[in-house]
This record gives sequence, C-alpha cells and structure tokens, in this order.
Amino acid sequence: MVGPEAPLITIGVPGSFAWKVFHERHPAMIEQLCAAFPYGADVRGRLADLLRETTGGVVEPLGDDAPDHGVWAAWAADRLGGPWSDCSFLWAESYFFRRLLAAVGYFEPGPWRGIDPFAPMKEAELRSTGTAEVLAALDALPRLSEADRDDTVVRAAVWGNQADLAFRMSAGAEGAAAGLVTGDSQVFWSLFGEPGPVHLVADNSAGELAADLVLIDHLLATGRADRVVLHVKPTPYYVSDATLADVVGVLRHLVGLGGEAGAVGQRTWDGLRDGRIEVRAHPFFCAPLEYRAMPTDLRAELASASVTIMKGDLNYRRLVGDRYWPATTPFADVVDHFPSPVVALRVLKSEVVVGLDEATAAALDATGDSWRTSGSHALVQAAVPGGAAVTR
Ligand SMILES: O=P(O)(O)OC[C@H]1O[C@](O)(CO)[C@@H](O)[C@@H]1O
Repeated sequence: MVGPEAPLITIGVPGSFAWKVFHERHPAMIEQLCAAFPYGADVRGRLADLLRETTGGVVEPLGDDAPDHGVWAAWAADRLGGPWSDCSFLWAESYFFRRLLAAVGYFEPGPWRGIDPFAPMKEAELRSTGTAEVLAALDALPRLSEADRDDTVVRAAVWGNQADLAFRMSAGAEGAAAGLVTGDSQVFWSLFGEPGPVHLVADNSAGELAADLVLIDHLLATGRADRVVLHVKPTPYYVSDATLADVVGVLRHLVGLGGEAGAVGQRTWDGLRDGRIEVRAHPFFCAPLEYRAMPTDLRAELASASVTIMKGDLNYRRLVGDRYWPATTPFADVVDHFPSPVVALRVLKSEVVVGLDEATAAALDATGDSWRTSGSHALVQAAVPGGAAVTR
C-alpha cells in the first residue's frame, strides 16, 4: 500500500493539461459534433450552455427524468452547486460526457434518442487508410514464429491505443511513437499460466478494438485463455470508446475485409455465438470513479479472471488513481486493491504515470518534451495484487 495519497489532478489550474481538455479540446469536439449532425437550435444551445457551465460555472444536476438520475445524484452529491474548476479531472470529464449525452437528447423520447453522437467519427476511423493498412498487415501474422506472434499482438494492442479520437482533437497531439517507457510483451505474457478466463476492459473502438480482437483471438488460439470476457461501455463515452454496437460494427467490417482480418472477425463472431467470448457493459465503466471503488458485483466478476487486461489511458487513470503520483511510485502498490492479476496496456495521454525507474523518469523529464501527454510513449505494466509486481 502506498503512503499518503498524492494530490488529485483537477481541472482548475489554468494552462494545465486537464484545464486545456476543458477549455480547448471540448470546444473543438462540440464544433465537430455540430458539423457531423444537423442538430437543431435546441441541441446546439444546450451544447453551448454545457461548454459555458463546464468552463466557468457551477455543477448542475441531471434532469429528474434521466434514467440514471439516482446514481448520478449520489456520485455528484458533494459537487452539485460547486464550481467545476474545483472538480477532479476524472470526475469532471466523466460527468461532462454524461451531460453531453443529455444535451444531444440521447436518453430523451424523441428523434435523437439512442443516436450515438460519436458514431460518425468512429466510423471514419474504422474506414480510414491508416486502419486499412494495419488490418491488411495482419495477413503476415500466421507466417510469423510463435514468439513473434506473441510479441506482435501485444505491441498492436498497446499502440492501437494511440487511435483515440478525443485525443486527436488537440492540435499536434499525434506524437511520433517514441517507445515504451516501461515493460514489453514479455511482461504481458509473464502473467499467463494455465488456461483461464481472461477479461479485457476495452477502450477505443475502430483500430484499437480491432487490435484487441486480434489479441483475444490469439489468447484463445494459444490456450492462454479458455474464455474471454470483453468489457465495453454501456453508452457512448470519451468520443471513441467502444460500445456493443461498435463491437458488432467492427466485426462486420473485419469479416467483410477477408484475409486474416476477416478470419479473426469470423472466429470472434463464432466465439460470441458459442459463448467462448462474452461482452459485458457494466454501468460502472461509465462511472466517474476509480476502480478502487468498484461495486461488489463487478469486483466479484473480475475476481474470477485469471488475468484482467486494462486498455488505454482512462482505464489506467481509474486503475492507479488520477493523481500526481511521483513517477517512481511502484505500480503494484497502487493497484493493490484490484481483485485479479492485472496488466495495463496504455499510450500515455495524461499526466499520471507510475512504475518508472528513477533514471528513465529523469531522462524523459530532461528532454523537455511533453512525454506524459503527447501520445508518443506507451507502457506495459503488470502486477499480481497482494504479491510482487511483475514489471521489470
Ligand atoms: O482513449 P484513452 O486512451 O482512454 O484516452 C482518453 C484520454 O484522452 C483524454 O480525454 C485527453 O487526453 C484523457 O483525459 C483521457 O484519459
């Protein structure tokens, strides 16, 4: 267990990364939404109000008729009526996305009910040249040695996390892939022993989800998993996060491509039909809370996993705590609450990071680059809670 908790990252510090997400990225995202859909003046007005509220106002409640009014009333109890600028980054960003769904009428009776506001962006990403190239390259996979396949599928799942649409909305966010700051595919595989149920907590749709499905296929094919549970978001979230509708869309796309991508798509489709793969969408995956606070039913479910794979930046923030940890804080210490062996595959896109050695952290800081937030670095970190960290 770590000593005194590090300070929470908040959105109220002008010029900080979290502040810029609210003051620069969100306005750009809303502009993009209004270009992607012919929203009427009512929706456009509500989106503009949301921007005003979240950048300079106080936290307003969800409408009384919201289906999740009760749960959010509890999650927001301490914050309602207080300034947004006092809120933690994790809480504020999550509530922002929930309020955005309210603004576009996602839950209300009416024409926009159930329409995913981010679907056009996810669709464009899935059909982009970049994704097409990555999926075509899969044809080489069956010809690789077993060791190279092990390495390739993990690297693809890590770097697939670069494809994050919320992230791309900041100018110049797409950093070059500089490298892993800690861990590698061996760290990943060191957690796997006898076949067991593997849980993968997904992040983004499109290219990242396709890479995750390749990893799942490989886990089943090599007997590292006897069953896989894929956790997705119950509703649209953080722009590109995968929902069940996205899983089906990506699978149809893969099957339509043929080649190895098509074969992976077909095997995954069959796995879903025969129960070797299951998809879940627990409401907690859209909660503004750290995994430390997960409810009992989800905790029990993840406790049954032989390994849980946590994808992406947001899952990492929720796993280790979205705090200004010293970068050398041991990973195993901050995930001691987690109910199963856990491995994080993440491209760094926000300020939090743990588990680095002193020399690496110092060398990265010395570059003067925004290595924590530019998306140019990634990590693989594994731990068996209650035991020693597996990371090197
Ligand atoms: O899709 P990912 O990898 O979870 O990244 C989402 C990240 O993007 C941001 O919205 C902005 O960088 C972060 O706040 C968040 O952690």
